[in-house]
Amino acid sequence: MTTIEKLELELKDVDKEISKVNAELSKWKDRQRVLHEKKLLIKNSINKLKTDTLSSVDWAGTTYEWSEDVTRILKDVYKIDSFRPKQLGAINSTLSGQHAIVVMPTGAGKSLCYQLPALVKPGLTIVVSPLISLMEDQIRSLTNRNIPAKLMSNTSTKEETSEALNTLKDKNTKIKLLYVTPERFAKSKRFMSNLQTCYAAGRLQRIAIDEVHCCSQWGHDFRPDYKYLGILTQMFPNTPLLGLTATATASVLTDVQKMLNIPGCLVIKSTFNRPNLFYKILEKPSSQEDCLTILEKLLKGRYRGESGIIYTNSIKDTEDIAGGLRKRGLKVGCYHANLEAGVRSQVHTKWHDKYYQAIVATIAFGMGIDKPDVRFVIHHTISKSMENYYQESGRAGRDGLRAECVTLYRMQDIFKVSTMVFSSVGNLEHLYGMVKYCLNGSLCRRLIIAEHFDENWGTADCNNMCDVCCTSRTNEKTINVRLYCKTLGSIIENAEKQDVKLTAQKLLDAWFLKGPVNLRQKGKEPSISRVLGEDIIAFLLLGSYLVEDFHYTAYSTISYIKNGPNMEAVQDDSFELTMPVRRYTSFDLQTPPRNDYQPIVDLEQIDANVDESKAKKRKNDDKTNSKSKNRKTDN
Ligand SMILES: Nc1ncnc2c1ncn2[C@@H]1O[C@H](COP(=O)(O)OP(=O)(O)OP(=O)(O)O)[C@@H](O)[C@H]1O
Repeated sequence: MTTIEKLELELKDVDKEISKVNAELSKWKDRQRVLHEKKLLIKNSINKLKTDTLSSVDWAGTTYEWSEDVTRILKDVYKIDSFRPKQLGAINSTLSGQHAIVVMPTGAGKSLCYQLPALVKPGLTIVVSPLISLMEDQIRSLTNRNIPAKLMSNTSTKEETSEALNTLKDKNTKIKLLYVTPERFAKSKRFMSNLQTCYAAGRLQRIAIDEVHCCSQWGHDFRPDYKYLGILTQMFPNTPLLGLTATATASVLTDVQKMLNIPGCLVIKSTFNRPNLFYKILEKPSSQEDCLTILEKLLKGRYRGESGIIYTNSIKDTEDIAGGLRKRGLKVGCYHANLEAGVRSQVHTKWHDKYYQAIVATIAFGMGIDKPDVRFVIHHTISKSMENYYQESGRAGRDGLRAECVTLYRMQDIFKVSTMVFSSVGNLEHLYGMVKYCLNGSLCRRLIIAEHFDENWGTADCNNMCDVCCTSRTNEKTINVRLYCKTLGSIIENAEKQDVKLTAQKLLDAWFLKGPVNLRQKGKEPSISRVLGEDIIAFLLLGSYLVEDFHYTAYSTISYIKNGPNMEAVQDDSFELTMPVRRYTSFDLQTPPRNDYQPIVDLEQIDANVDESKAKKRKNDDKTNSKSKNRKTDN
């Protein structure tokens, strides 16, 4: 054997050994991945247990060293007699130095949870807020109450910024709250240096982070600047953080805790049920003129003289609808992101002052709307997720009186929204959650909203305040759609063979023997209405029997329909695919709703009672408070 042959043999042996080692390595890598996943799960469980333990403490006591001051400030400064559910717990926990996240629906009174504590102890509260308009609203309302506060934004003048920065260093400042945008923490060295001075002097009382869900990529409103806030706990370990949000999904909360480095912190969450809101789905006509007629009837009839919002999903739609309604003699404003800030502010004010009955808006009209008497929120186009829908519709009825949330739904709008949102992971799933809510005709609408927030509300919490609960259930019906699904599958296959892609509308046409003959199904026209046909297609999309397939053109994105992974299942004759049929409940467009809203279940009272029963267990029970709550219960 030559030396070369020997070496080649040796090389083969080495190669063999390398592949053995590689196989071992890949086994260990797999094992490592499994262990990392396990570690993460254990960590999450520990954090959840920590949060649960902290949350099971009764924070709503009235015997803290600051309790008298808290009550006095509430009455004297805010002229308010009692706290809303969870407010006192949030205030006590942050005054105790706990990191906490407060989750309350819009309008529940989150601002008080950090504004009031700021007045209890000496020092400064920093409030991080994402929008200048929000900060300005807050400063206005604080100034009206003679509470010294300042804001620092990129529109502040040099002098204003300098003054605000000095408050951080000035031990004698009267300022109690300083509002800043999140990018300050990353982009202004002077701000950070002054903040460190403030902390070193023991004056950095608390950092409140409003709209804290903006930290999370899972949230509906992720803002990259919020990621800078992750350093706060390292830099200011003795300063409690207080995050506030109206977004309650478990994944977002866990993500926020992680981002802020406060895993396992206290989470104070009040119920998300809004008992005074009536939820309704209305059939949306295909023509814009017919839509305008519905809106006109609603505004001139059912909501005559009342204030509201009409949400739609494109700037063009806001302009067309506002224009169309004006032609029909209605006073409405138009609001979207392309308008200049001054114009937007004018529109907002005119609506606030009731010159405009309604604002036709994109979701740009969102944060910072503090109008208590919004009697209706109409969705002309569905929202892109249940989360968004809850936020948008939640702008109605902040005064606690009956208000209505009406959504105009038709299948075509799914694709109007999906083509706008599909490119981000998870968005389509979120949109389908919204479609499920619209298609539903047999479950209480609150049940679907509650599912989304990991809450448990029963029909008693609805109190007939949705279109499903308030109609008799005798005509409930389900149908087996297996054969329809099979037919749709074969229409798609046939089109594919001819190299043709079908939109949902074309698929529907081919099913109902309309459109090009070569694309039509071979059997008889289905003996159901076209609207039910649309519902079936949407239902099959939700169940992955059909899937959307997105294609770009030079001007737009088109959603085509393909057979989905579950289409295979319907080939089996014994397979049942049942779909509840949506019922079309009556809804008078022209007569105001009966103003007899009487909550059977007073949720504020339930929260108060829970707090009360916990309070009874406390050693130093505040008897006076307890008596007054009992009196309320007796009523
Ligand atoms: N305990 C209370 N009693 C009566 N009114 C209150 C109470 N707490 C807060 N409010 C009022 O409720 C309204 C809404 O409060 P706030 O703006 O803090 O809500 P929010 O939870 O921050 O809502 P959003 O999520 O929309 O910002 C305000 O007008 C506020 O003065």
